[in-house]
Order: sequence, then structure tokens, then C-alpha cells
Amino acid sequence: MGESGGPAGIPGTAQEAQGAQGANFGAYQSEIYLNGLGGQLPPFTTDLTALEASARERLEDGPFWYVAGAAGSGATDRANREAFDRRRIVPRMLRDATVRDLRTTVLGTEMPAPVLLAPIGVQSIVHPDGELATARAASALGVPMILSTASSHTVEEVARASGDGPRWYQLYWPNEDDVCVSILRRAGAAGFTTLVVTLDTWTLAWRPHDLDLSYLPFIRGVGTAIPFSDPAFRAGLDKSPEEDLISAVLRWVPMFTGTDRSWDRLPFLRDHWDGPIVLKGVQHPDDARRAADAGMDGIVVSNHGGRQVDGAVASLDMLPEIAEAVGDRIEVLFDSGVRTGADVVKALALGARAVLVGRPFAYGLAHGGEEGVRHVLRSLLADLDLTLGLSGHRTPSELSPEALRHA
Ligand SMILES: Cc1cc2nc3c(=O)[nH]c(=O)nc-3n(C[C@H](O)[C@H](O)[C@H](O)COP(=O)(O)O)c2cc1C
Ligand SMILES: O=C(O)C(=O)c1ccccc1
Repeated sequence: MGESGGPAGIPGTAQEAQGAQGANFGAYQSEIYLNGLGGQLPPFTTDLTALEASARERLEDGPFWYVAGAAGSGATDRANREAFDRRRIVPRMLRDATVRDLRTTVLGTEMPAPVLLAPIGVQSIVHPDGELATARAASALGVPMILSTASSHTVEEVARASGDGPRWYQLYWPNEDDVCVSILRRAGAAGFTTLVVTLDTWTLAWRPHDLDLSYLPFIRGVGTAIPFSDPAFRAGLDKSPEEDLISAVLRWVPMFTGTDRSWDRLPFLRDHWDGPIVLKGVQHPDDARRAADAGMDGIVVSNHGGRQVDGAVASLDMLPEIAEAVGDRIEVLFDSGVRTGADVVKALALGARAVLVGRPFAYGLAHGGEEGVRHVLRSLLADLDLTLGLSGHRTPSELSPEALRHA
């Protein structure tokens, strides 16, 4: 694994020593300075909190609001950020954190840092290469990408683009069992190992930006993907999605907005998936306990980036209670609002084993396809590496709530 696409290590620095261990993310900072001396600037900003504003200038209204938008008034989207801002890191000195090791293993997947790419549907909306570009960028760094059911490219194409990188698959759980089984079988056959089942989006929420533009993401580029390319799904259509897209959409939407899902149905997924299963969208400690009781392997503490229940609690505010509730019975991942290295440090300190990052990489994709995603990932990992070290920690496992204070 390690620093594909990056410098071999800047001579004479701690990063060079670290290169031997395979992390070496801080070297991206040195690379940027050195390239700058040669007149070459980074492809776009290294400030990931500024990407939304620059994406606004690059994308049409529909695509921009599809990514940037949130449910209702945007209260929960804002709350996610405010929850990070309310917590501050307390740096510790003279603890020899000059050489860091960010590597971790989550459910058997080795990763160079505790960061994954969140599942984002229909990525061709922001760049024609869509999920293929994201898969290539993630694979170059060894960072797991979680492929959405609503991908604009087929699971087989994305698998090929991932090369030898890790493969995680996100399921929107269709309420027709034969379609569900067919999708799972196909993802498994394509080499996906870990299943992430999203629970919080069994229907799309009230999203005024998309509504005002009549922008329904499903019909903007899922034509060739699962489920539209799935034999069991197509078997239920009179005409193929290529001939009659609207009818295909009208079959798909109610299929994943059905009501036939409950905790009792989790064994069905277990029966049809040969690997770890993670439930995404957990916000209450009781649901987290239930996931553990049901024999699930992990959860993602997430409110879908504030895109589902407007007025819902900030995801970060629920993390400590949930981590406490499940202890080490299951792996606890986190998302919603992660933008910087400091945010990752805060989420890890509050009990997450790793975080998922969503919109920032979608903006990277919009800015520059594969290279754009790679730049966003390298920036985030370098920032994380430096922030972890400068606050006095050598590894993510050294973090605990004691590293933080309330603002
Ligand atoms: C444009 C967009 C599309 C998304 N599509 C999916 C999806 O297909 N499946 C899923 O589980 N989550 C989806 N999500 C939610 C993300 O996986 C993740 O929970 C969220 O983006 C995290 O918040 P952040 O964007 O603030 O990092 C989507 C999010 C965005 C912004
Ligand atoms: O927009 C979303 O948040 C999302 O989850 C989704 C679901 C289906 C298609 C595209 C995106």
C-alpha cells in the first residue's frame, strides 16, 4: 500500500523515515511546497472547507445542489459542522510524535489511514468518469471506496477500476427479495467484500433544492448501473430502461421505498452475504445495541450528511453515547460533516474507529475527475497526519475523549 503517486519521501525529513512504514502523508505538504518553488501549484485549493464555494462556480444548478443540498431548512447539515466546532483539540507537547503511523484495519480491510470514501450515488452527475475516477483515485492510495447501489457505472466496471484496492459495497435494500439477492450475488462475484446497508434513506427526504429544480438524481445517469442493469430487476419491466427510462425509475423508486424491512429481516442479508455487514445511518444507542445483538459487524453513525431528517441531532453529538453503548462488540464508523484532519481527529477521539468522508471528494471529482479526488484525499490524509502529530499523538489509537475540550 502506501504512497502511490506521491514523492518517494522528502530527503532528510521525518516523512522520509516514515515512508518505510508506508504512511508518509505529510510528504504531500512538502511536495506542494517543492512544486511551488518550480512554479507548479496544486490543482486546486488545499482548503477542503472552501471546495463547496468553488464547486458552485463550476457546476450547473442541478448537479451543484444535488451534492451540496440537504433536507428541509438545512438545520442538521449545519448542526453537523457546529458539533465539530464546539469541540477543540488540546495539543500535548514533547511526546515524540515526529513519526506517525496512521494505518488501521477495519473488519479485515487494511487501510493506510482511518478514512473511507462514503457511498455517493450517481457520480456521473458531477463528472463523466464518475465512480470509475473515484475508484482509481481511492485505489491509488489504498483508501476504501464504498460503492453506492445507485452507481452510474456497473459494479463490474468499478471493480476493474479499483484494481487491487479494497472493495466495499453499499446496499439500498430492495423490498423484492429476488432483486436483492441478485444484486448481492453480483457485488460478491465482482470481489466486493464488505456490505454497508443504508437504513436512513428508505425514501428521499424533503429536499427543497432538488424539488425547486425538479431534479431527481435517479434519472440523471443510473441507466447502465445496478439496479437498472440487473437481470432480476429488468425481468419485471415491460420495456428495457434504455427504451423507457421513466418506467424503470417508477419501478425502482417504490422498490427501495417499500416498507418490508425490520430488524427481523437482517438474517436474510446475512444468509446472502459472505462477509462483514455494516449498518449505516444509526443515531440512537439502542439501535446500535440492536445492531450488535443482531450479529452485525459494524455501524456507521451517520445522519446522511443532514440530507434526511431535517432538525435531527448532529451525528457527532450521538457518537460518544453510541461508542459507550456498544464498547468493542462491533466496529463503530462515523460520518456527516467531516471536512478536515482536525475533524477526523475529533471523531476518532470520541470513539470512531474510522470516518467516511462524503461531499469533499464529490467536489474533488467535480474539479478534476480522478486527479481531483486524489488531491482531496491526499490533502485530507496529510492534514490528518500533521494534526495528529502536532497534537502529540503517534497513532489514531492514542486518541481518547481526553484529547478534546468543549469550546
Ligand atoms: C450527493 C450525495 C449522494 C449520496 N448518495 C448516497 C448513496 O447512494 N448511498 C448512501 O448510503 N449514502 C449516500 N449519501 C450519504 C453519504 O454516504 C454520507 O453519509 C454523507 O455524505 C456524509 O456527510 P458529508 O457529506 O457531510 O461528509 C450521499 C451523499 C451525498 C452528498
Ligand atoms: O442523495 C442521496 O443522499 C442519496 O442517498 C441518493 C439515493 C439515490 C440516488 C442518488 C442519491
